[in-house]
Amino acid sequence: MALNQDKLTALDVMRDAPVIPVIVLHDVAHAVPLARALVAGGIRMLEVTLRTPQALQCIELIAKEVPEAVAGAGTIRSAADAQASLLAGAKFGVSPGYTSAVGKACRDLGLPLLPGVATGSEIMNAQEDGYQQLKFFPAMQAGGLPMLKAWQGPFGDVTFCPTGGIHAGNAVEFLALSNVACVGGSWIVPTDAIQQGDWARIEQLAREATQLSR
Ligand SMILES: O=C(O)C(=O)C[C@H](O)[C@H](O)COP(=O)(O)O
Repeated sequence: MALNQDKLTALDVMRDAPVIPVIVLHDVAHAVPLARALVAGGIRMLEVTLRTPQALQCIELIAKEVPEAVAGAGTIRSAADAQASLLAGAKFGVSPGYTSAVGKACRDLGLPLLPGVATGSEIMNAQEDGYQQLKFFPAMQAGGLPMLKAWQGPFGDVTFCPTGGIHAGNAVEFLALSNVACVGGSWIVPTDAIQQGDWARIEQLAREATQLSR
């Protein structure tokens, strides 16, 4: 599907593929080949976490050199993170939790955001600020499938991207829920494969992830 990266919405990010890879990059040299491998495997919405000092440079490189990919920034914890991510070329953001400061900053910047939530109060805060597409983090640790099922009642208008403890073996159960549009996970971008430059393995893991039914 053709994408206008400058008019992207959080729902576009969630619907593009069943899995959003949660990427941790320690070496800028890995950014472009990793992004190319994921795109070759059919996954183009890429969450590069701001957990390493190299992350922003990696986002910048992916945005410039892999136009078929959509570089996003994960681990957005402040307005400054959102601003820096946008400047680096990120087209969307993902946060591990939610504050109104982050929500408002992303809205002002025009950066689509998937805010992280783990409780009903956090969902209500995010909804008050206009966010209906949310990341459920850490999904397994914070209640997993039963929690998402419980939220279908009071929060039937919210769509979730559960992340944290999801893998090839349990992703389908999450994707089958009516309030789940996609899942997030690091399993398709294993640390050892990145360190070894085993891009073929990552391409294969991505391809398998695109086959997950939802
Ligand atoms: O860094 C962030 O901003 C996060 O929110 C954390 C990640 O989403 C999870 O660490 C992914 O969980 P796993 O797939 O179990 O590895």
